[in-house]
Amino acid sequence: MAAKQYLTKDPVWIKLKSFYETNSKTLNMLDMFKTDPQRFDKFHVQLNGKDGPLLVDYSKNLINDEVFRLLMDLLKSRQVEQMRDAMFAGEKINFTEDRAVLHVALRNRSNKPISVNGKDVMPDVNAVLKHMRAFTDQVRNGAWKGYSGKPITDCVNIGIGGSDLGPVMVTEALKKYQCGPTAHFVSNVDGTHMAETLKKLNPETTLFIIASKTFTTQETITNATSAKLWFLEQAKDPSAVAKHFVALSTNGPLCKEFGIDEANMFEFWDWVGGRYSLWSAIGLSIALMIGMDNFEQLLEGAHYMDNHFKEAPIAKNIPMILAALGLWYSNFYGAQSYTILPYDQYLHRFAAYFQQGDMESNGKYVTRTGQRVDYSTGSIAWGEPGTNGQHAFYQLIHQGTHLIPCDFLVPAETLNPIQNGLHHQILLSNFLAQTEALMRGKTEAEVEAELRSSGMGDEKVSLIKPHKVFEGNRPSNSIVFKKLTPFNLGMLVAMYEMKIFVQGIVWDINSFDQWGVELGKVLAKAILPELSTPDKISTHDSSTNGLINFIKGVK
Ligand SMILES: O=P(O)(O)OC[C@H]1O[C@H](O)[C@H](O)[C@@H](O)[C@@H]1O
Repeated sequence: MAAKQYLTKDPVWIKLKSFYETNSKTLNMLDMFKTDPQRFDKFHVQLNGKDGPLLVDYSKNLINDEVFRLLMDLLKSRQVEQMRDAMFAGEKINFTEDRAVLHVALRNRSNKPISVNGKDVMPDVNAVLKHMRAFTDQVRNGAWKGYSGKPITDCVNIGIGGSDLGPVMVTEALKKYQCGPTAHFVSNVDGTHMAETLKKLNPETTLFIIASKTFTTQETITNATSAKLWFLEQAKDPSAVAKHFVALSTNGPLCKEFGIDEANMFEFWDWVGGRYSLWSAIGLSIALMIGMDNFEQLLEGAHYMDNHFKEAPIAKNIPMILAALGLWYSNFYGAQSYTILPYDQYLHRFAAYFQQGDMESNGKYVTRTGQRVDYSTGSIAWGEPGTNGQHAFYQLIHQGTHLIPCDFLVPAETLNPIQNGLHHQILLSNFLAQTEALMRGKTEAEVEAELRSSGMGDEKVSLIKPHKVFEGNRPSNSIVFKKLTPFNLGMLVAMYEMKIFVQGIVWDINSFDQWGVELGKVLAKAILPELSTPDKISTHDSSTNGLINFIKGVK
């Protein structure tokens, strides 16, 4: 691959900057819709997946033909396509950990060989899927029995970060497809999380899934140990553990050391990043709850998006376009965050999931060659389902001082058409109204006419008017899919994963390591013994000492 210029020295970047400086104040979406009847046709992409169409409408953005062309040129100039191909080919693009980045292999339903270090990984991937199928089928059909001979009714996934967020998000999103045990999740080392979860469970019918890529994560090992103690308190016999504890990990020896039967270990590999691992054995709780056929549908949907990402030309490529729009706002307009707003209650953990997906991937200030960037990276991702968000934080999006681009995620059909679908019609009308309101705003003249028609006098009108004006011209993407199915969810998750990948390449950072979470872990280990000594602590700064001594004093 040819060496790249530093991002802000790239001629396309410079052109975008100058375009922004000259034209950004006059780029008005409403005007552009008026003057260009083709705008929607031009600025949307539709895919036709197995479970119905996906429409990505990006016409309500602060772009015209020229910006769009320049943004696409930027992706070309930053060699996004070459890096994408390198990832799919199993090259070790995660160079700080000397690892390939191959979550795409986990959902490579074509089964075409993908090699790491000259070895095709697909046979191993397929063997674990087969193991997951055999195990989840047995648990779901009751053939797998607990120590007292009863079938499993509940499973508890004990993991954190990438070993928790994906399964939580997906089991919530696909609750409607449940045909196996109910999935529970314990992630926080706060004993409350474990205690409150165990309260609801019967050890005879509960399966614990210890999910940890490294099997060294303090929170997970502590929680797993507590679960085992709770279980043994009632089961008494240590040989019963094999029927109630399984592990998902890349670290066989440590699983064994913990006492997990080798037959109950589900393997994955170092080329699966934690935050991209829901497609691996880490998805076992998903497969247990919705069945392996549905889990494989999730993989199919992601594979469908992977193929689109690999094959569609840049200007018709959904992850590329979404990434480019995000860069436009983040690097030129100075937007620090964006929202993910699912108009689907089942997707209520979707934004939380992509907080790790995006911020742990792209929250880096050093380029791949070790320079400190002089541009912003890593957008802050946040959001809540609509319409709840409307009654909470949309005020700031509409009338606040920050530019916050919004992604609306919407199923055209609901899985719960109560009152003859009335709820969904109301939900849809709210989504449509929000994107329109963000763009259109409300002019002074409109506000004035409204106030006057209510009989308000001059003085009151001038007092109230500025507060009711909306500047408008605020951007959004509308991502509409037929309905929430395992396939469509897989497609949407892969879409964001690839968007994040593209942004990382343009920013020239390594989106696949996470050194930034290490320091806190190390310091916590040093502090832990200090909390149990009777001595006054004086080894830190006065704030940290003061806090430790206060906590010890009040206990
Ligand atoms: O799966 P584990 O090895 O237990 O790791 C769990 C999580 O811990 C770390 O702190 C990382 O920041 C995450 O990327 C990871 O997903």
